[in-house]
Amino acid sequence: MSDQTRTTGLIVALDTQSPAQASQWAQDVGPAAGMLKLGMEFAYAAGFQAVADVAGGRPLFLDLKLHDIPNTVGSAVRALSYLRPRMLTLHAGGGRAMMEAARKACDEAFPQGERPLLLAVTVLTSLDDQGLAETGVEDGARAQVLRLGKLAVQSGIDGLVCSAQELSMLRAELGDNPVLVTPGIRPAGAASGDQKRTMTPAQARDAGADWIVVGRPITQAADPAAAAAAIAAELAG
Ligand SMILES: O=C(O)c1cc(=O)[nH]c(=O)n1[C@@H]1O[C@H](COP(=O)(O)O)[C@@H](O)[C@H]1O
Repeated sequence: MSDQTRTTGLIVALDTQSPAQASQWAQDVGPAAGMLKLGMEFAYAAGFQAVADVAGGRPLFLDLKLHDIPNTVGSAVRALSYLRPRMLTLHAGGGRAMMEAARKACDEAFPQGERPLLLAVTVLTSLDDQGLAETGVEDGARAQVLRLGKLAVQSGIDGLVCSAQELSMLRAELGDNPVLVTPGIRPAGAASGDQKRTMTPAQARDAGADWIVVGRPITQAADPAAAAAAIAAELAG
């Protein structure tokens, strides 16, 4: 069912190793992108100063998917605080104490009102039930997303990264508050690539997404600016 009160924003994933390329894409997508996502590939290749440079004061989704012991994750959050991201990811599978440590570090290391939204990745959108079963989780992605989503919220996490296919279940179970962010978005006809649990931008919006994350359908398009504008128009339509 469509949620009339919620607006769904577009986050563009700038997945490249090249600062020049990332900056070009950031410029191409312009205001169609409510937030820019820089993650492991870019940060590992270009460094964190380049992350700050490419974001250039625009809202930054720092997608590092932290997953380690609580002390290490808490320390990493403190170390990253100078970048002032709007959103920061960690894996819900790291458990309650790890997520609580991240939240505590955020509360202590960021100035009042400037802490990022902490987002817990539930089940990667590249996993289907079969791939998940190989990791020992045998009751399917939906059950695991709900289990980890509840744990994350109890642990002081602000929002969840999940596939759009789990949105209506999560809204029914967790209500309006958690910020729900959905990658694995594919406009009709776009190649799914390594993504398994996909939906279109409009479907994700109607199912209750706060944000959709789109990378290759924009960055690998012949005209990234037009591709981003088309997705923004689909969300607004
Ligand atoms: O945390 C994420 O952003 C994320 C979680 C997830 O489950 N699946 C997922 O694809 N992502 C990220 O979302 C982006 C999706 O990119 P495309 O598949 O190219 O649209 C990539 O930058 C991924 O790292």
